[in-house]
Amino acid sequence: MNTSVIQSMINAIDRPAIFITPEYVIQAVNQAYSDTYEKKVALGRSKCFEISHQNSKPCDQCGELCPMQLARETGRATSVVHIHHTDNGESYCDILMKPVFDIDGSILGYLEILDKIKYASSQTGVNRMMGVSEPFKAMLNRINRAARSTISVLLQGETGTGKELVAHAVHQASERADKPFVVIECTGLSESLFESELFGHEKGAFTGAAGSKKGLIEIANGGTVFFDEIGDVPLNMQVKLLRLLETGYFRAVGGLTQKRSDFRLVCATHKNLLKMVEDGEFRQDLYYRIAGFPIHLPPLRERRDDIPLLVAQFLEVTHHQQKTFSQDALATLLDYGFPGNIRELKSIVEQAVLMSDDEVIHVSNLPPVVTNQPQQANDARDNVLTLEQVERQYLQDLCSRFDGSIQELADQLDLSQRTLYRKLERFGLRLNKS
Ligand SMILES: Nc1ncnc2c1ncn2[C@@H]1O[C@H](COP(=O)(O)OP(=O)(O)OP(=O)(O)O)[C@@H](O)[C@H]1O
Repeated sequence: MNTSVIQSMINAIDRPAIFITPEYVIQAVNQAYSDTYEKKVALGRSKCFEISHQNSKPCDQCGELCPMQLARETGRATSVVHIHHTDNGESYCDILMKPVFDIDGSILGYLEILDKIKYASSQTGVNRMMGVSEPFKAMLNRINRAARSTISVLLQGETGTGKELVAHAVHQASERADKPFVVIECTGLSESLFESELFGHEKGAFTGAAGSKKGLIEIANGGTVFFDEIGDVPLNMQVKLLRLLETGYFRAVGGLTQKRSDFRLVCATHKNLLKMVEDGEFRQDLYYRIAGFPIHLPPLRERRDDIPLLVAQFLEVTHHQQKTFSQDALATLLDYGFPGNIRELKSIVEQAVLMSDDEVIHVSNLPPVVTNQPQQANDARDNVLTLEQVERQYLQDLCSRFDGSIQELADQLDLSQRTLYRKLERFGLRLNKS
């Protein structure tokens, strides 16, 4: 294949694209690529990682997965998410790397096509999904894959892991981005409310229905419907939901005519739906209808590399960017298990900001749940502490940060001064101040 054929192939791609040799040298580039990067490409000389990462070594030698290595090993197209240095600063890109073969089957080079990810960021200051860790990047890759199709997406993750943000990202990255994104909160919906909320009602359909009202499913036409906590939909309503999902048709409460809505389905749950299917609490047919493309949202304790960035972001959104966490305070956060995940981290940062009296947030400013936490919740089975050990840890922490008298501390603990003394003596502790 000669250079002009390669160049025409690249020019025909509507996204930033380059052709590189197995030695990483860029041989052809399209306009969209040149417009994206600050550093100019010298054809036949510049290497891909010099332009996109401003690195002097390939990505795999700088701690990132190299998509070309993966494509080389498998002989197939591969995609990974990277952070690139673009004209607009650091930006997330989904990279598709395709090997291009000569007629004799030998590798000619690789075609690299980029998709800029607008809904996520590796820098603070923008209102986007934040992260830099590998589990976060793997999640972005799955979001992008799902967004390209209309497949039903099931988001599975603990509370506070960002399921609603991800649902919105799937919508934003899809062709339906300029159409409605409708959230249906499934927890606590009674059967009658469920039907009228979803399908709407006609005038006089029930007492109090003074006028007709469109349902959320109709409002979502052309866009995306996000069913949050789908595992909370009771069995009798699951049948109605399944019928809607299978046919796209529904009838407003008190209405005679059938209506149709074209929507893309995203569901979320923190529950184990397959276990619920086994236990007869969730319909199997509904499960397979909604779980077309599952996306696992990692808990914060499995993506600790994101904590410093998220902390900086939450300081910024609360307008306290001048404050910083001391190294010890950050290390304490990094050790914590975060059962409430990112929502909990946000609240911890907000509390710590309020508790700090100067620009540095210290360990003593962190809420007790962080500093006294016995062990991480996820390995609770292996690391059960005795109540006495927990008491000791708690008192030890109090001794280092409480700045009142022993009588004041005893009062706050609702103990007599004598009992507190006895406990401190038993554990070999003293109040810092005393
Ligand atoms: N990657 C992220 N970057 C920045 N903020 C995030 C990120 N993920 C989640 N958040 C924030 O954390 C909070 C919880 O997110 P969200 O409501 O999407 O979680 P959830 O998994 O849907 O929670 P629940 O299961 O309790 O409904 C929100 O304030 C959201 O903005």
